[in-house]
Amino acid sequence: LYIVCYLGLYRHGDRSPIKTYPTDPYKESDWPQGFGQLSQEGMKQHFELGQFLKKRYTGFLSEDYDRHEIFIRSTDVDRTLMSAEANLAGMFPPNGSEVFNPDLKWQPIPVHTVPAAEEKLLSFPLDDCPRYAQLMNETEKTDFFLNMTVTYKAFIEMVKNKTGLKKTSIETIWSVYDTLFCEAKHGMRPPDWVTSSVMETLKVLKNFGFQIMFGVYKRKEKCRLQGGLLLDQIIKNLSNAAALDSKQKVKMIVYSAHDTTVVALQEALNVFNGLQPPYASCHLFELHKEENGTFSVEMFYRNDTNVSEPYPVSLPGCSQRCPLQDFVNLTREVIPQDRNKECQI
Ligand SMILES: CCCNC(=O)[C@H](O)[C@@H](O)C(=O)O
Repeated sequence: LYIVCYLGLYRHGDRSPIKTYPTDPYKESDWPQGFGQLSQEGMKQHFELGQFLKKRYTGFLSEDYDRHEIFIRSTDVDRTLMSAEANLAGMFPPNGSEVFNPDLKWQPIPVHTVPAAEEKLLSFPLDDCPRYAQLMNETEKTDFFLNMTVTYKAFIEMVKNKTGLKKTSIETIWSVYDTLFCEAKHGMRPPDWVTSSVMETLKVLKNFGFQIMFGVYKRKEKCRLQGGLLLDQIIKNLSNAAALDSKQKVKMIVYSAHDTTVVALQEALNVFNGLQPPYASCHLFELHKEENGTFSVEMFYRNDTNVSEPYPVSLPGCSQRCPLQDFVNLTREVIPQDRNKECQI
């Protein structure tokens, strides 16, 4: 009974806003590194997550960094590349013969990536799929969506006037909430119109944006065209590790990405809780070998560092410790067989 391999997908750490809104009193120059950059808070969050992962897998992962044991891939975005680097600094401080500079408790560890234009594994939603675009148009005609826009029509109009945004949609509301959230987190006083109830309502609309992205309407088909690609690769990694068993070298695969990546994957697994994944939140897969020689998959979601253990997550229709074959069978419906064909309209 031991863990054959684990796979973790995490969101980057705390960052500066991606952009501001026209009337925002704060500008890009108010941020030390400009827009979209990992903050020192974000670096600390990932350093801590790295320490957590190292401790969790002590006894399965070697104490010292071993390039055969762990593989890290990040999207080609500063904040995710830097998050992975801070994470690895927490996981593998050099000891003994690994120290290359006695004044530095750090060693370089490769973070792999692909150019953003070629990224098909870790960036969602992918914008290369006409059928997905059609599904999103159809989503905007559902009662669920129409009710939300009617319920919040006056609120969205107010936000439009206060922010000076030309057009406001659920999408643009997302970025207003995000900007205000980042500014508040970094001690920047919000304009008077931004009361705590306005922030709460913006948060509801932001989470609504995540819910409809890969769910609410035709979830399975949306997931086949989006997060199913990542889930397919993860299942291939786990099945491959099971086939190799003790000859398996790679013990840990880490993906450093975004909130939408975590949501795309969790919707494909049908375990999304409807809330934006927090900074440095992490979805874990653990492949176990049972006494009887069979393999099973456990999942966990670490979205709250005030709780010492990550939450166990169960694939609907399976036990928390899910036999690998059942895991494969239950997720088959969201794995695309021929995505190019399925994207055509
Ligand atoms: C267009 C802006 C897209 N947003 C991002 O890339 C962010 O990293 C977002 O995904 C996040 O996790 O904060």
